[in-house]
Amino acid sequence: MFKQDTIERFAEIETPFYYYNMDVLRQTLDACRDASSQYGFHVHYAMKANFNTKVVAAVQAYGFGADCVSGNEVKAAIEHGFDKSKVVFAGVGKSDKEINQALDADIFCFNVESIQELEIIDGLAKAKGKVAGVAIRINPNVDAHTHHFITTGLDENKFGINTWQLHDVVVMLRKCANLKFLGIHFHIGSQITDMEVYKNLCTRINEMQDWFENHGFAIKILNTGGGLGVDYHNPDGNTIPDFESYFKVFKKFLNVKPGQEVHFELGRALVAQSASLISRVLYVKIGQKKNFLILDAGMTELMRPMLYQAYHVIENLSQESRVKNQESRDKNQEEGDHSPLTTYHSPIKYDVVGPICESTDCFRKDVDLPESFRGDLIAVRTAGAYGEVMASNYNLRDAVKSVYSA
Ligand SMILES: Cc1ncc(COP(=O)(O)O)c(C=O)c1O
Ligand SMILES: N[C@@H](CCCC[NH3+])C(=O)O
Repeated sequence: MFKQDTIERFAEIETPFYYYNMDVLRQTLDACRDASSQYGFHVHYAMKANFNTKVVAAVQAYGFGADCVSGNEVKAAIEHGFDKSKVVFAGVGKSDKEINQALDADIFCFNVESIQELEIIDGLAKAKGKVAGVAIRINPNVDAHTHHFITTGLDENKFGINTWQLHDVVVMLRKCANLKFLGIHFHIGSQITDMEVYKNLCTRINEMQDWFENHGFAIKILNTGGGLGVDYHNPDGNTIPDFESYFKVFKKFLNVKPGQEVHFELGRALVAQSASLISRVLYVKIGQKKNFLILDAGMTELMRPMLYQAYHVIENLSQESRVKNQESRDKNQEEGDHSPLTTYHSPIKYDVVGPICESTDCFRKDVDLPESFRGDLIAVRTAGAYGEVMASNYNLRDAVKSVYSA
């Protein structure tokens, strides 16, 4: 929901752009901090969800750690003021350069995704005379019940180490003098809304930690990863994710032993609802089979719908202004202004598409919208996570801009 003065402000700005509602961002961060801190849980922000400087600065101010997936994310996290003792580094393909960068930065923990990677980190740490903290990312074969493109914790996924390889892991860990084993790490997928999934994950984590302890390895860190979903269908009615219920599942079902820390790596849940992609209608094509709204934003600005068939609410903001104007004209008419009233038809179905030279460049098909016109402002909601960060300059497009509320 946009206030009228915000829409008026948009009218002055060149589109397309991401609009960040910093109040929504702060309310979300407040809710996450309040819900996690009551159990002493440690939250890391998954930088990959959004590394817009102002967004990252707002998150950092809450004292969260950073979950990084590249050497550049590690560097950016530290430059943004994240405490290096709260920086973790996951990734199935960490290059030697990136590992060295993270070793130089003295980060807290590498979440290691293969046995070979353990050996490589050990060698690189030895060359620097350092000891690297490591957690083993285990692929627990837990179904996240999310879109198959964003599920990560099944046997067929490339992420993490499968449970049948854990014997070899402990053999390798015993050999690696420059690694310090800190604990176990999991991440089963993204946009998870079914809390039962996290209950199943807790069961697997409990089994895995017993397994390591039975093999003589003390576990300090239980890192459950991220994945908490948001309501893409109701951004105004359900803006803040249910952090209370989420953390409560782990409090209830995770077997946390004295001295252990529980870590989380949330991305989407912290930032998704804080932004919308704002664009303008360039052209309206009314056809016999289809009507098209052609926007000045496309898959180069927000590729989630094209990549995952992801649903985003789409709104015509100019219509809201037109309705307001009509209401005031109606009122004036009662007072004697007899200018003709504009009539607005019932919703029309449009395929809302972008300008990119790809047939898949479609935000959604058959969207019910009020009759729309060239120049109308269109908002694509819930675009704060995996939106701006996944933008590209395909077709040599301009870099997408960002605009912020106060
Ligand atoms: C290892 C790891 N941790 C955390 C996240 C953050 O996920 P989400 O944005 O769904 O919370 C991801 C991304 O899926 C990830 O790969
Ligand atoms: N980028 C994806 C999710 C992948 C998360 C990172 N492993 C999305 O937009 O939903």
